Amino acid sequence: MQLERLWLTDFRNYAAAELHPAPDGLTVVTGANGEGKTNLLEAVGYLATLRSFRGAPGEALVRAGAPVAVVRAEARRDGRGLLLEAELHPTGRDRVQVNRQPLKRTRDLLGALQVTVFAPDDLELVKGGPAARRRYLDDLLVALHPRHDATQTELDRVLRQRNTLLRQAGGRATPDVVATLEVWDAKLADAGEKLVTARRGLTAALEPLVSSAYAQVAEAARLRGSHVGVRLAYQASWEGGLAAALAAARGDDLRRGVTTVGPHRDELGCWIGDLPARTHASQGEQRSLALGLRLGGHRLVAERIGSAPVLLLDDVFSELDADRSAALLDALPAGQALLTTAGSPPPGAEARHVVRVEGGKLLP
Ligand SMILES: Nc1ncnc2c1ncn2[C@@H]1O[C@H](COP(=O)(O)OP(=O)(O)OP(=O)(O)O)[C@@H](O)[C@H]1O
Repeated sequence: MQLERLWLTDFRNYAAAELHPAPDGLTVVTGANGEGKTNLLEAVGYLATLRSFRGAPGEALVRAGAPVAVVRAEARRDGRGLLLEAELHPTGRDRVQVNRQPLKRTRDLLGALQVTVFAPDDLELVKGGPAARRRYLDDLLVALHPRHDATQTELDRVLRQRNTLLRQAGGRATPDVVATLEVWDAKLADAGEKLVTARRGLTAALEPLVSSAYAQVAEAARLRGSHVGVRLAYQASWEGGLAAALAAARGDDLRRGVTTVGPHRDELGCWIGDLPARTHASQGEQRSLALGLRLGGHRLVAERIGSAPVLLLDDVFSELDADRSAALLDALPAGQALLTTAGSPPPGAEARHVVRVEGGKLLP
């Protein structure tokens, strides 16, 4: 997969810009803090996932004072040229086109361009709460099968409605409340079972890839026990069927005013050797595992879809010591990568294609 050209109009701090990344290997995007380096990667990420990888709301992506932002890219996939275009409106009514054909639903753009993002806060994948790890799995599922986006959206919608009903019921299981809950529970169980089956399958497929990527990074960083395997396990918040679990938890849910079981409460457990990584691993091990999770996910998507996603490396080297930077550069799969850095490029990346950013402008 290749990004050949990118055009931005009124996106973040870019009034108008055009980027020609190197067709293969690294493009290094340099510039001082706050000049627009991450914004550039965010725009590429937006075309791939229809969201900001920093979790910013859509309206923040439109240049202040502008009515609409446009992100357009020429990409190549399996030898086929694609012209992708997204119009972002602060009201959220985005419009997307592929090869100048408007798509009925914005989500139909998913899968046309694939990216793997490495960001400074990836450490949260290991150190943070379960939500970051669920997001990690769900993003990979959408990259592998874009239809999962619809399942995830449906699940979020049903969950919001169910929680609103639980709050409004004030703990009382009136016949009306019970009848409505039954409708939501059937929908939640249906979407939830689908998602969890997919997450379990993904976890099993990821484990060997994450384990070997971890070993590679940990060994280069000269961590003791780098050969110790990584174990991943999907831990559901219930046992048996989700419909039965929701019925069993109904009294509790009504009392608390919130849905206490379901995929939104599940966890992706990560162990290095026999020890849980979140609570027992050293900072160096946690950083290596975060890189291992990203690299493992990238390799799985590349293997399954038959072409490597474009790598977006946002300021990752500033967080890594020299050994781990070198390990990451070594471990990076062949293919196209865009890397931002406020300092000098990491050793090994200096001589590549370099683009300078200043105040939302790309300098020649
Ligand atoms: N919607 C917007 N309209 C105009 N400017 C914006 C908008 N959103 C962000 N900016 C500006 O973009 C700049 C931040 O850009 P970005 O995050 O890409 O910086 P960076 O070069 O990656 O910096 P750092 O090295 O500090 O991470 C800030 O100056 C911010 O004010």
